[in-house]
Amino acid sequence: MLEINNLSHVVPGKGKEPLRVLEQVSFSAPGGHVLAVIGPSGSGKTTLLRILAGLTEPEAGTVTLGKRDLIKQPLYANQLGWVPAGDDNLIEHLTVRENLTSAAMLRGAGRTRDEVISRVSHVLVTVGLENIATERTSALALPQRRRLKLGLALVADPVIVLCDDFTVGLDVRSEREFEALLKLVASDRPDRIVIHATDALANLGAYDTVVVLHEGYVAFHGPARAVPHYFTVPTYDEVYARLAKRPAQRWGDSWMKHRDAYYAAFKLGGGVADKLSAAEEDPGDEDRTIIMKQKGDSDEEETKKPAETETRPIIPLPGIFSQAQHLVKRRWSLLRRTPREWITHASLLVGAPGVAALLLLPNLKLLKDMRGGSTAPDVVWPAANTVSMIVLIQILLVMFMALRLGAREIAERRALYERERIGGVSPTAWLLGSLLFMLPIILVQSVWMEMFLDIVSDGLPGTGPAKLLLPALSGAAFAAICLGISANSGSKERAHSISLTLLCANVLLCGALLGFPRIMGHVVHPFITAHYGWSGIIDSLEKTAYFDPIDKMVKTWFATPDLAMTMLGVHFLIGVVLTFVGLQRRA
Ligand SMILES: Nc1ncnc2c1ncn2[C@@H]1O[C@H](COP(=O)(O)OP(=O)(O)OP(=O)(O)O)[C@@H](O)[C@H]1O
Repeated sequence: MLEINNLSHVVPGKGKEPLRVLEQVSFSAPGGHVLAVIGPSGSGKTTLLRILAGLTEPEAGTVTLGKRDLIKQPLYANQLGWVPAGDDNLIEHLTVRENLTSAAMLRGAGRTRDEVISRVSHVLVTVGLENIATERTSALALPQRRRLKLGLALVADPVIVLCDDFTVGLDVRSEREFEALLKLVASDRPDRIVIHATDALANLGAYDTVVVLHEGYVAFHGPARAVPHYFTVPTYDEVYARLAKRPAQRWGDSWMKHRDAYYAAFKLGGGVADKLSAAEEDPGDEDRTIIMKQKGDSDEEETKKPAETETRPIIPLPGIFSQAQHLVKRRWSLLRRTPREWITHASLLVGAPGVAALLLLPNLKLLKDMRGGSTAPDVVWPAANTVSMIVLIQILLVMFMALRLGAREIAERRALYERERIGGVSPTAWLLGSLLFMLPIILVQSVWMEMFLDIVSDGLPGTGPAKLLLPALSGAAFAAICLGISANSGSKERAHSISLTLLCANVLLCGALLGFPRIMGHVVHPFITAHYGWSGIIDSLEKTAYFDPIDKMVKTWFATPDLAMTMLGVHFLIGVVLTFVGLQRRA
């Protein structure tokens, strides 16, 4: 039995006054029960669901499931089936079955491959998607997407299923089908309780009981067929208009006054919610007085068996590394299936070294003369300038490729992340999964660019470790920073534009600092990722003929390769911490 007692919640209001979202909300629901929480927009339905899910801590009140206090000890992720509002949390490029299999693997719903397959097949049948299991999610119609969303919440066999605005936007026929589907879901496990928060009033008869919320107050709780009677309206559709005629608090007070009589008539509280007697208004009560009259309902209904209290073992979640491993595999398969994405990366892989080579080609003779030992100033100076510029361009191009990888990575999938996080996926696993997906791509891009330029120029000056490692580290550091921006941005467009601005700042400051006094550099350098990649490589040329002219041409200071690597490591860590903080943030 789920029992909610005197639940109140306050949020900061627009003015100085705090906004009371829930006021002394109380009701209960036994196992096997399907309950609708209805109310006009802003009445507190989502807030109530979030409290039940352990996502929001209430100001006061208790929520218990059996003997367990869900405020102090929220449900384990695998005991909760959370069906969020919104349709953007599915993985469009996976099939229906793959979406469910991925959710099952991330939640540990099956130790062996066969167990996962069997669990997924059961869910497919339950939600009625077995005939289109191999369809891509992007091809599904809205009602099918909703069924998939419900299926994703069911893979770990949850005891409580919470659906937020599950039927919004559906036609009346589909709505009716979905309410029947929720009943089926509740019957799939004897102790399961399904709660649907909705403002739709069309098919209330499909629910075992209905809680009517109005501006945070419970205005009614009981079987749907008593709703029109209680509110003295001919149809469900007119309930909200009726609610609006009195202040919410009066509806709340009125319900408190009559609740016990109604519960006695409905046999609520004992776990049975199907016996209804007519209720009539007492003209003597200004608010509303209900006189309960028992109708001759059948004994069969009255003695409906309380739901069983079977409890099944909780499925343990997989460890962070198994989750991260699955996320990386999934991300690679999504990359393969998204032509726009892999074509972009492939084009950059080919195009970026080509752009750098364009600068190099007209100056190849100078580099050849330097290798031949020329010391003529009209060779040494332009050759040194070419090397300095080519290193800078190489670093900036690697950073641009890192930006393409990191900036949208989390912001674009935020809704998916939120759903999976509530389903027990650890933020650390998402962080690791994102990094392990991006870093090999950056490594390949930067090493390939270096090799390509070496081949074109017959060997650029500099030592291998600095030449190979510093561009890769610059890319990794900037990718992590962009990932941090992505995790903290409200949209992918915003994340991309902030990251692009940061890259432009790197370009401008790098260029400007070449001519600025050194003291200025000491203030600004710590913020410029590109500077460390560039200056670490230039410093590694100290023993070559290129170094002196570069040192004289630019007024800035060079970090040693070791310091450059350390600072790029610090930038990488800052990006990782930013990402972690962003992933901890609740939507
Ligand atoms: N974190 C918050 N900060 C400020 N206001 C909030 C917060 N959470 C909820 N509210 C406010 O509390 C009220 C109830 O919100 P809630 O989302 O629970 O209502 P709802 O019944 O689910 O509405 P809808 O059907 O439109 O989703 C609204 O006025 C909402 O703006």
